[in-house]
Amino acid sequence: MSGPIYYGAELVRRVLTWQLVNDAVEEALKAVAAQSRNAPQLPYVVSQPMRSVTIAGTERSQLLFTMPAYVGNYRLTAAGAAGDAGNATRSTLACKLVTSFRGNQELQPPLPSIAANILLFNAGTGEIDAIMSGTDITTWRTAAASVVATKYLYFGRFNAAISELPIKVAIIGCGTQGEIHAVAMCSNFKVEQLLLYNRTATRAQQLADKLRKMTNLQHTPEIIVCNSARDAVRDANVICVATFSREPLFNACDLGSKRGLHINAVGAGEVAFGEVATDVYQQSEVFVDSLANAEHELKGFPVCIAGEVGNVINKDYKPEPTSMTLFQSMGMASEDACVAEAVRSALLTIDS
Ligand SMILES: NC(=O)C1=CN([C@@H]2O[C@H](COP(=O)(O)OP(=O)(O)OC[C@H]3O[C@@H](n4cnc5c(N)ncnc54)[C@H](OP(=O)(O)O)[C@@H]3O)[C@@H](O)[C@H]2O)C=CC1
Ligand SMILES: O=C(O)C1=NCCCC1
Repeated sequence: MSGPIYYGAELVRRVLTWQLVNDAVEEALKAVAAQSRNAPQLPYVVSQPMRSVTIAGTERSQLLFTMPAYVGNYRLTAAGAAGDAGNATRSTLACKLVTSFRGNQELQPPLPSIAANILLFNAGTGEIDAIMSGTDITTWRTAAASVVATKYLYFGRFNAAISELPIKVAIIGCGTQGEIHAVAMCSNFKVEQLLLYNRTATRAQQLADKLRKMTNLQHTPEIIVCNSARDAVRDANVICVATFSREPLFNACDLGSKRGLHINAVGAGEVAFGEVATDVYQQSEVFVDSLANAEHELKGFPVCIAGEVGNVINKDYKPEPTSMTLFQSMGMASEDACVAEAVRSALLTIDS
C-alpha cells in the first residue's frame, strides 16, 4: 500500500456543485431513515454511531468531534459519479474529524470556526485510501441538508413546481453558515427577497454587498439588511438560523403566517436548540436528520419530534400541510461520507 491520497481544499472546491451535494445529502437522509425504520425493502445498510466530543480546555468553546459512518448500498447520481459507474451502488466507510473553535473569528486574520478533514477507507479491506479536506464539505452539506428539508417539508405542501413558487428567506446569523445558506437558497429556489440579520450589523451589510456582486446565483433577490432578528423573520416563508447563540433570537409571536412557514435551525453544539424560542418549537412540526442522534444530543428538547427528514423523503410520513415545520439540523457523519465519496468520484472523472 502506498499510503493515502490527500485531496486538498482547492481540489474539493473544483467539483462542489449544488446538484452533487444535494443528491448525496438526500441519499444519506434517506438511508438513515430507512435504517431507523427497519425498512428491509430499501437497500441501505447504515452504521452511524454517536459522535464523540473532546473538550480542548476548560470551556466548551473549543471542541473536537469524531464522526464515523458506514453507508452501504446507496447510489450516487450522475453529478457525483465517475462515468458509467454512476449506476453502481456504493458503500462508503469514512470518519470526519471536525473542530469547532468559536473564538477563531476574532483572530487576525480570522479562521473558520468549523474546520474538518474526512478519512475515506477502503470498505472491503479497512485500509485508509484518502484524506480529504472537509471544511467546505461541512459548510456545503449543512446548507444542502437545509435545502433538502425545505424542498420536502416546505414545498411538499404545495402542488406548484418549486421553481414557480417565489419565497422570502430570512437568514439569522451571517457567518460561514449564514452565507452558504443564503447562496444555497438563492441557487435552489426562487427567492424574491432575502432578509439578513447578524448580531454585528457590519457583517450582515458585508454579506449583502457580497451577494449583490455574485453572478452565479440562479435567482437574484431583493436583499434587505434588518436591524433585528424579529424584523427579518416577520414576513419570511423560510427562516435559516445559524449562530452560536444560547439565547432565543426570535419567538413565536414574531412570526407572520405560521401556516406558510418553514424553519431550518442549524446552530449546533452544546445548546443545539438555544437560538430558537421554546414556543416556536411547540407550535411547529419538528423534524431532525437523525432520531438516534437527537436522543443523545438534544437533552431537554422541548417537544416531541415528528420524525426524520428521510421519513418524509421515503414517503413514510407526510407533514400536516397547514403546520409550521422546523428542521433541527445536527449534522450527520453519513452526509459527510456520501458527499466525500461523490467528490472523489467527480475528481476521478475530471482527472481521467
Ligand atoms: N447542523 C450542522 O450540521 C452544523 C451546524 N453548525 C453550527 O452553525 C452555527 C454557525 O456556525 P458558523 O457559521 O460556521 O460560525 P461562524 O463563526 O462563521 O458564525 C457564527 C455566527 O453566529 C453569530 N453569533 C455568535 N454568538 C451569537 C450570539 N450570542 N447571539 C447572536 N449571534 C451570535 C455570529 O455573529 P457575530 O458576527 O456578531 O459574531 C455569527 O453570525 C454554529 O452553532 C455551528 O456549530 C456548523 C456546522 C454544521
Ligand atoms: O456536523 C458537523 O459537522 C458539526 N456539527 C455541529 C458543530 C460542529 C460541526
